[in-house]
Amino acid sequence: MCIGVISTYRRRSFTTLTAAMTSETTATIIDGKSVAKQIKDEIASEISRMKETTGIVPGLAVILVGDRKDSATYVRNKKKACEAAGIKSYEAKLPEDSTEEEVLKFISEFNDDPSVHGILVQLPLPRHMNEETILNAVRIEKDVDGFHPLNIGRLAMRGRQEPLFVPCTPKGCIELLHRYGIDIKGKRAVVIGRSNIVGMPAALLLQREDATVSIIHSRTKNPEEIARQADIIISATGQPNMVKGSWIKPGAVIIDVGINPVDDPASPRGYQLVGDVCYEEACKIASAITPVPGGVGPMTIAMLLSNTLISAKRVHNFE
Ligand SMILES: Nc1nc(=O)c2c([nH]1)NC[C@@H]1CN(c3ccc(C(=O)N[C@@H](CCC(=O)O)C(=O)O)cc3)C=[N+]21
Repeated sequence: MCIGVISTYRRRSFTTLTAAMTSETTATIIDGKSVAKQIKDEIASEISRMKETTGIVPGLAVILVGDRKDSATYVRNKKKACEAAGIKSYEAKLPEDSTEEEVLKFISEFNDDPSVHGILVQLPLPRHMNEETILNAVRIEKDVDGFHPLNIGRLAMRGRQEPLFVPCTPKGCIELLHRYGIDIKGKRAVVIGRSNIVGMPAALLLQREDATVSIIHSRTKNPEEIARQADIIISATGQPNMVKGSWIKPGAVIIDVGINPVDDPASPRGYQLVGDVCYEEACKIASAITPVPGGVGPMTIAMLLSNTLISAKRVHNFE
């Protein structure tokens, strides 16, 4: 049974679950980890080809402010992935009580450094800093996170200049759908969550892929009813097990972006990672679903490497 199940949903989802169980459907597990590995291998071989013919080494700079444990873990994982792919990583670590000016100084140095092709400012920043000011300072040609307002604005407009980079997590979601041969065109897609870094850009990307898109957020009335119309759900709320089986149309495809730690004294780390979607219920109703961990998370890192390679190729006109 899912953690945090609200009692009014419990009865209904149980009915759905029982019905689905008797028909013995089991969703395809969308293996983000192995797709990410495949993509990382493709990137590594392209980078080695680029190195051989041009001597150019792609570079990614990461700026980490403060000492959040989760941020330190992500940054370490990114660094490892870069090394494995042949990307040189640069790192600036600043204390929690740094000033905005100090962060901006590092950004400016990386902006001017020709061996750095991508700059990532690890989020969230400490509360006393203005995220907008800092993200706006990254040169758009090095904005491998795709968080600069100009890149996001270009994503929202069609028939104009294309964004230089697409945000990694939403890009990874679409890539998973493509690699599993899941049609998006003309489909009804529902995005749960409207964050600047995942929900909004995911909705824009789905729309660019010719889906009909709705966004559910914290003020949506009857979210369940809207979610149930979806052929494709992308959930990015950060609420563990919020999406119950009763929210899912039989046969829908579920991309679960949530990576939520839930206390679990029995596991070695003291917590367990769960998605936004109640997995045990969903996998009996959906036709395909991403697990957590091992779904969207590894794809985010693969897309970061991909964006860094795109940037290096663009600077040096390498095809
Ligand atoms: N500027 C910026 N860009 C980001 O892309 C960014 C960020 N800030 N801040 C934090 C979030 C979070 N994030 C993750 C990436 C990979 C996994 C990942 O690979 N997770 C593994 C699980 C790892 C584990 O077991 O702990 C998985 O889902 O399988 C998770 C989280 C990137 N973020």
